Amino acid sequence: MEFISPTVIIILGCVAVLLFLQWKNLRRPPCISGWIPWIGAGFEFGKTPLEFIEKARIKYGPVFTVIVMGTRMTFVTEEEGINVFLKSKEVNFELAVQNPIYRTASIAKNIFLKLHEKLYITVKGKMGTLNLYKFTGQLTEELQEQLQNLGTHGTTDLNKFMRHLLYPVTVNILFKKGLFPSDERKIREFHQHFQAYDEGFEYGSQLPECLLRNWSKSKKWLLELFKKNIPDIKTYKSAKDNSLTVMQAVLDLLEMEANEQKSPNYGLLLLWASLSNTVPVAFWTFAFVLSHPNIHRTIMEGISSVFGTAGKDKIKVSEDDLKKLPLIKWCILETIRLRAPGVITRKVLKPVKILNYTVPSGDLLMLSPFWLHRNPKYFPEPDLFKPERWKKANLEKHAFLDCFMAFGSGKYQCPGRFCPRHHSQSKVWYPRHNVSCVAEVCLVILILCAKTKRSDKLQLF
Ligand code: HEM
Repeated sequence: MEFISPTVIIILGCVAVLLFLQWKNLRRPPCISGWIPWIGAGFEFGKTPLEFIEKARIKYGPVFTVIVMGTRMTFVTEEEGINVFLKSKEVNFELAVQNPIYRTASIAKNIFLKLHEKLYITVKGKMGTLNLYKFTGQLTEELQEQLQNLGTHGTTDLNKFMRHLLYPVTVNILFKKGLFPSDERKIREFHQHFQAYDEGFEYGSQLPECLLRNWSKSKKWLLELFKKNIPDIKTYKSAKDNSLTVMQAVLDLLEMEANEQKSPNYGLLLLWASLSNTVPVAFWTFAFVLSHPNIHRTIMEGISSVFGTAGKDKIKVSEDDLKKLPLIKWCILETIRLRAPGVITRKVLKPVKILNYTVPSGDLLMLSPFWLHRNPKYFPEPDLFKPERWKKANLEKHAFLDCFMAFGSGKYQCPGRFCPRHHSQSKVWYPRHNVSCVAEVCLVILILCAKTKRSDKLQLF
């Protein structure tokens, strides 16, 4: 009896623990954990993440967890989950992104958490005073140079064309005019390193840098570029007005907070955030418009009616002109809908209930704007490019369509989504819900192409 009792107690104890774990797991969402410890479903997920999410949703239902590199990611795809993602106080943006920020930009968690809110307010405030004329001036120059290089019969890759247009314009506006290299070899180097950094960003945010040699090389190259140029960015003064660039405002704040040594790292983050979505959006807007001849024709007719026929004059695009061409803006929004970011993320601070499940604290809650935008309940015929669906959105009143989540949501949604304008009548700055500043340059490119009779040269192959 004396021999049996401890054994029985241990067995009963184990059974109780097992039952408890099972009960706990029953309340958790179904979990895809793969068969390799820690790596979990990392390989399958990493290969084609968007398809993986959709297949898992069909198989496991609207809430499911995936284990990737030791991290529990719980995906939410239906109303209840989306509401928790958007509204619950128990989920947090900063704690979800601090790790990826550390890996991709080498900003320690304590520094990131200390500065994030202030930096966010600074960037949002500065983006709020950028004006479209700053884009059109430089954009016109860049575009004219590009077209000259092309010659009258030249052809180019549309993606390359967009990069050559948007990299210099964005860098020179957000950081400092003239920062983007003008020497051909250095331009090539910039393109090569930014693309390598951008393409490897997802892996870079998950894996140790020592496993990603080329990516790490490009990251270091970009950090070095900023390190060399920070003193110049700091002392740069705009010839037109005395306003600070976005990066100058960031540098001022870092100096005030005694974290200047992290300036190149924040430069790298701002560079990536401003270019990683806008170049593909610009590319796809053109690709969609050019592959829908009716829409292309209507846009061109609209441009002719506002600006007249093509000529040699330099073109100025005003706020009022843009208002007369809503179809172009709808095309950009429709492109952003169809090419929205794959996922946005929040960290669960305290267990949250979604449907019949309890998502435990520590999980990353994941929402996919890409798939949400393909839900026919919110976007009928979701796979079709239908810019006219944006007619219903009250853009003047800062409202997108319901469930449009391309710029994220809540307190820290994308600061690049606003583009305030000078209101010609009231003479005040007013914030207008807009497609991202840089994405809107598509509109200007279209207008310029039409004005210089180049639109017929833009073809998809
Ligand atoms: C079509 C273009 C763009 C798209 C689709 C986009 C999308 C996003 C998304 C989804 C987020 C995360 C928000 C969240 O989790 O709730 C974000 C954050 C951010 N975006 Fe954008 N973005 C675009 C353009 C830009 C531009 C032009 C800038 C230029 C400054 C920019 C700067 C940022 C920054 C700094 C953050 C981080 C905000 C933070 O730290 O809290 N974005 N963007």
